[in-house]
Amino acid sequence: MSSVPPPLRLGTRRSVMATTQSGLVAERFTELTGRAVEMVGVTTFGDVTRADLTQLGGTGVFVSALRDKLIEGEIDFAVHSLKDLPTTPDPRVVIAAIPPRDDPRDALVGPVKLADLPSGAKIGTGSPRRIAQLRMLRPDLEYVPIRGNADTRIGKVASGELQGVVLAAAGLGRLGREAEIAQIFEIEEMLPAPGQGALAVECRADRADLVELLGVLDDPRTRAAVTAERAVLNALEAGCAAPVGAYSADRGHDLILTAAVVAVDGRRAVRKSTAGASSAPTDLGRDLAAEMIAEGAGTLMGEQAH
Ligand SMILES: NCc1[nH]cc(CCC(=O)O)c1CC(=O)O
Repeated sequence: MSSVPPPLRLGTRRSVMATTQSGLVAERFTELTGRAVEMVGVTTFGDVTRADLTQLGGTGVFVSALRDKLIEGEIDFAVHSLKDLPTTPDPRVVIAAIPPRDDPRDALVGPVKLADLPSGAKIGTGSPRRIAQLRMLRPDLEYVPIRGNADTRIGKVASGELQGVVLAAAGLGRLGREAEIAQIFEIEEMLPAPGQGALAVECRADRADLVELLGVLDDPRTRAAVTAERAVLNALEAGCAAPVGAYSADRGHDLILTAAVVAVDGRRAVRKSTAGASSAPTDLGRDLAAEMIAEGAGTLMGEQAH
């Protein structure tokens, strides 16, 4: 008599975005392996604090509670937005899979496109990367820091308090809010955050069986691209709140990697592109970051460190 293995416990933040993306990963996993998955809700510090994320003085506010539950053995695996994952690895856990990426681009939610907004219009975003690049496109608009989940942010447009908010297209897609998008920015005009639109499936490093099982979800092309992007961030010693954009497109055996550090005033930027083998994404990102630092990227970032 064969016994049915127990469901794997997938820890997830309780936000609609998190439960949606965790649910999609769980569904795909069950489809591929036949293993049942049970969702376990976890509250993270990033969900309860009202502080400005750029002021929290550290990355990973959404991540550590889930990692603690993995270590304590209360959950078997977790799904994170890769963008929220610190680039410094935690030796207790591994990224067992990086599934195929969704749309990496940023989107403007609101009634009209950026170019059609009147001078002085208020745009909500707390991301220095977005503010800096938006200032390059429309220096005459007002950029207002906002926090909260996508619903709260979009609500400020509906109420007329803001004339637009900028969010990741992937998140809006997962929430079924695409209809409210006025404009999706081209990669060339608004370089996304490293890893934007991609997910990371994490489990304990000592669970070799699980690492292998979860590996069915991995997309090597996405993994190579986001590894190059995150290597830039890591080499610049920057976190998710830094004005750093990076995007890597996959061209078969090669990656085309573009990265930028943009001053928050939108007046100066160090932007560079390179191409290299997909088999060595970390080197590609690190080397590009070194070239950027040689062109003053560190100074640009230092100006906004406070
Ligand atoms: N920092 C919050 C966060 N983390 C991931 C996403 C969007 C989804 C993604 O990039 O995968 C968002 C919201 C946003 O930037 O609009």
